[in-house]
Amino acid sequence: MSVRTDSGFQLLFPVVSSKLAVTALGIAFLYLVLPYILRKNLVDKDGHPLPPGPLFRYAFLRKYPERALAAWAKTYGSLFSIWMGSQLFVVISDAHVARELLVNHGAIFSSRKKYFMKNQTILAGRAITASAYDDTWRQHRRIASVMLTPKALQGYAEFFDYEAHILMRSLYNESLQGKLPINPAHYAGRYALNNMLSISFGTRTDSTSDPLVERALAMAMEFMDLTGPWSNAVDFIEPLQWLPTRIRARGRKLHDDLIEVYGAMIHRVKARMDAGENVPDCLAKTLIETQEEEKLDWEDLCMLAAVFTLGGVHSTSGIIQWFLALIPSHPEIQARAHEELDRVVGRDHWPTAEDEERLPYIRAIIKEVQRVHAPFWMATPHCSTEDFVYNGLFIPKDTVLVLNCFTLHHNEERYPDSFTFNPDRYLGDNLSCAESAKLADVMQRDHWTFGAGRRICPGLHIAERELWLAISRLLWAYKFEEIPGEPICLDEYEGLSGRTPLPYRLKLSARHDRVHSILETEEEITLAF
Ligand code: HEM
Repeated sequence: MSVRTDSGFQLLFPVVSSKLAVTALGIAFLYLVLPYILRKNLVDKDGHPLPPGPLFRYAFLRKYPERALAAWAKTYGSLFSIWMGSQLFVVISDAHVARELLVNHGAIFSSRKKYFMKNQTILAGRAITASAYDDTWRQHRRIASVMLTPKALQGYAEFFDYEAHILMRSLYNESLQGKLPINPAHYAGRYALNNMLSISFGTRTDSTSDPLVERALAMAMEFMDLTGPWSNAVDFIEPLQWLPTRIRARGRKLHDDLIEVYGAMIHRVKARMDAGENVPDCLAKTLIETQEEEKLDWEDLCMLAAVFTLGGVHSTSGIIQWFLALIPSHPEIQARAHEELDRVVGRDHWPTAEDEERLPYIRAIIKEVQRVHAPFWMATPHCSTEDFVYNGLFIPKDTVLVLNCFTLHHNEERYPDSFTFNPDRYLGDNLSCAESAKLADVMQRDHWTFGAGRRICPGLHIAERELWLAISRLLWAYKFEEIPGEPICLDEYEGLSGRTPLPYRLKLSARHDRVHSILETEEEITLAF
């Protein structure tokens, strides 16, 4: 047997082959991996490019995405694009562009992306907000909207009034008449929850310790945490959707919990109707009565009945909590509000819905809180259903459009000194949010807190009334102060789609003697359920 000794070739060959292999691997890597890292610069058939944007693709953006959006808007302008995995996003940071795309071209920009977490797993394509722009969405929005019109609101007026009374009283009693510091989150949450329970099921929780308060608020918070428009990698990296990840399990659990809790409530309403009881008008009753005619399945019923408590609790209560977080550090604004209330309403009764027109400064405070602390900095993203070219920029079909409310709300031209909490900027604005959203001059719109176009929040009339009753009465009844050594954080927040402040405590004190006697005029009631 002959043994080959090392020749020049043999010595050379491994070197050449490993170099070749490295080069080949490098080319393959660049070819296969770079497209997943770098942005894809699509153009349409006429050569129109995408709106400009960052070079890299992102897997997802988790905490405080509005900060990244504000920085990109400065670099790339009022319409820019970002890739998240394989999904293209176009971000709108200018009022005129928002009007042009979301309102004037609403027929193209009113759908929703089928997010794996929110739309497919938790809401199963239902609950209005998760439906594409199609007949199901039209049908579900029509059915639910009947409960949310200004006319319908008249039917709940007394109820909302009562819940605002209970909110004032709980804060007073639970803080031992102002002797103890109080975290208002639970009470503001219960106020908004009870209002939504009354519209949805004709019921309420009858004490702050009712287990349903804890459970419903936790489900609504879980929803806010799981449904950020770009906080879940699983929404943008498809293979993750097939794996039994923790996040997927959380989404499925929330779906099941919603069916369990709100499904049981529908059953109870139905049982009462079957027993011939006089069930108050509510969404669940309408759904049961029209289920056959409207061809609604069980999941449709549960998700529609759940949507008000998902969309209308942490949003409204969040604004009340932001108001209470802000107001202790603005004693001059409190003093002006107290002066207006004493002068216009007096101390014998507290403000009602009818007093709103006569209290412009209180109205201005509420609008300013909504501007500075909108709960949804990115509204709820819309999705395009056709290719579109705007000002020479290509927006392909299936692009997700994000309304960059944070940047819109800090436009110095519209809101000078925009980072200052200054209700004066709204003095002279006598329009409701719904009226303001329809203004021909979009730069005069109060704010973008309720979104825009055909998907604009259908609950805005209801939310405005709830905010008015709560905030005007809080100001009428109490003075609010920070607790020494416990500064209230206004920069950070909880929730990835809807934001509420980090937990804080504050001190309240009754402003005058009438507060105590008025609070005592109502007792908690239990509604038959
Ligand atoms: C201050 C409180 C509230 C805020 C800030 C708020 C904000 C929003 C926003 C930003 C949207 C998305 C709009 C868009 O896609 O352009 C929305 C949608 C929605 N809101 Fe509200 N909302 C509030 C209260 C409520 C209430 C009280 C209800 C129900 C009674 C409600 C029900 C809904 C529903 C069903 C949708 C989905 C609409 C659709 O996709 O067609 N919201 N809301």
